[in-house]
Amino acid sequence: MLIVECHELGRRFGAAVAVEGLSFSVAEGELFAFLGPNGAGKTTTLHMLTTMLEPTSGWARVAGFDVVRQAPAVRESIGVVFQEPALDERLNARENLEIHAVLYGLRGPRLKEAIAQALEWASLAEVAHRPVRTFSGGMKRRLELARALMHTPKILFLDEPTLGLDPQGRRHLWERIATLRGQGLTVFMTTHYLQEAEACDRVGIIDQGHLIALDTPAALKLKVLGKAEGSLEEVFLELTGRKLRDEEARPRDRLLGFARRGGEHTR
Ligand SMILES: Nc1ncnc2c1ncn2[C@@H]1O[C@H](COP(=O)(O)OP(=O)(O)OP(=O)(O)O)[C@@H](O)[C@H]1O
Repeated sequence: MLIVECHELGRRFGAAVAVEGLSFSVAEGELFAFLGPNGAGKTTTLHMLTTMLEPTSGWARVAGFDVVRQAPAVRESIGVVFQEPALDERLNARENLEIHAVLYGLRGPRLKEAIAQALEWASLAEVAHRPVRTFSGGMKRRLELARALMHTPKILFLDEPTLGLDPQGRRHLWERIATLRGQGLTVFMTTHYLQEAEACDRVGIIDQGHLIALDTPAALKLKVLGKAEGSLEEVFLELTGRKLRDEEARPRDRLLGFARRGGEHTR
């Protein structure tokens, strides 16, 4: 079954085209990655698929529901972690989870059990009472992920999930993703880490709002480089060019550039 279907999906901001003519699908159970340079349209696409932003052309269905006409049904079927933390910093970890679970209709013993499971999953049971503002970036990310899974979504959307995580945090996250996939969850992520994209079933490369390639990492290498060896980084640079997209890089872009060169940072 196809869990994501897009047809000629597009989004304009005034005269500017952020995404245009996107047509692709994702099968249930896939680990799917969207790769692209800064400003390529990855987040805009994710926002449309998660009902945060209405498309200005084309259509998309997620879990069988239209993202515009059946937005509430889409929201019930998905878990989402965006780039910017969306936790209430004044509340503790348990309270943040509780608000989400109640919004999704969990009550009584099921609510208690879901919170306990989420805290355990995120390795945060011991600090459940601490206000989230005292958490590190990695702890917040784990909490957000655990929260996104509380209502047992069919598909998890992750916007650069490992940005800002240290190697331990990344590893923890990938172990969790592997477990979830074993349970049949579909994962749709955007990433700048080409190494992470290598681990995905299929990779879509988006540039200047257009999907320019979509296949398994092995098939992309064969098609673009003419050989099965080589790295996705070579594929990526071959397809998207080597020029910097923003000559005047914004702080976040500089950070991404740093991370791409193998650097680590803390929030
Ligand atoms: N609200 C908005 N108003 C105007 N332009 C926007 C808006 N949101 C995004 N854009 C533009 O749309 C284009 C795509 O942006 P988007 O954030 O989707 O790219 P991205 O691939 O996620 O980039 P990054 O890797 O930097 O996160 C960019 O040119 C961006 O400036």
